[in-house]
Amino acid sequence: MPPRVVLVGLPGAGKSAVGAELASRLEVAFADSDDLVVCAAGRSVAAVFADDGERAFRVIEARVIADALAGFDGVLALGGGAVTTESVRRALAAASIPVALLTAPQHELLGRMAGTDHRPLLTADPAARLAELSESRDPLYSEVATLTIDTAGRSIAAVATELRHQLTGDMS
Ligand SMILES: Nc1ncnc2c1ncn2[C@@H]1O[C@H](COP(=O)(O)OP(=O)(O)O)[C@@H](O)[C@H]1O
Ligand SMILES: O=C(O)C1=C[C@@H](OP(=O)(O)O)[C@@H](O)[C@H](O)C1
Ligand SMILES: [Mg+2]
Repeated sequence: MPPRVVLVGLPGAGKSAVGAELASRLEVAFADSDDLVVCAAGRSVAAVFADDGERAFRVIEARVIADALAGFDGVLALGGGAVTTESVRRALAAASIPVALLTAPQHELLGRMAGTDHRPLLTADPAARLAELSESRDPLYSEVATLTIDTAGRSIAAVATELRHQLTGDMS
């Protein structure tokens, strides 16, 4: 069985937080591609970027995502840049499963990530960097997404409720 749903979107969109909340409500397992990379590499995401560079990170990321799409049947959150790898986009399309895009205005994404320092692509001038990432990635998110949820001004719980509703029709 493939994942029930895969979450995509820019850093700070809430993929990890909403994914964990949704999995708990659906009483299924939760997995996050960043955690799977950490397991596979035996190092933190930041350490893989620092030691081996982004390209090496993307290779490991694509491999753990391919494995999860084949053998994990819970809720799967992807890292924000996973969709930049063509094989990931193809694997998502081939899986024929719901892919939920979480969106929010850039100022809100930045506010949510303020004070965190574990995203190596956003350490220097995060506002400018996030704008660049949004411009280059938004078409890719649209390409893979089967549904979109605007998270602006909404809590993690509210977004999880909306996503569960969209997936199951359950309004509670
Ligand atoms: N809808 C939301 N409202 C407020 N805070 C949020 C929301 N979604 C996520 N957060 C918070 O923003 C931060 C980044 O969320 P995270 O789930 O790690 O994002 P992502 O995995 O998409 O990068 C976390 O501190 C999380 O608790
Ligand atoms: O946008 C990106 O390229 C990245 C996003 C991060 O995940 P989140 O989107 O969960 O923060 C993590 O995979 C890594 O720092 C690279
Ligand atoms: Mg995350």
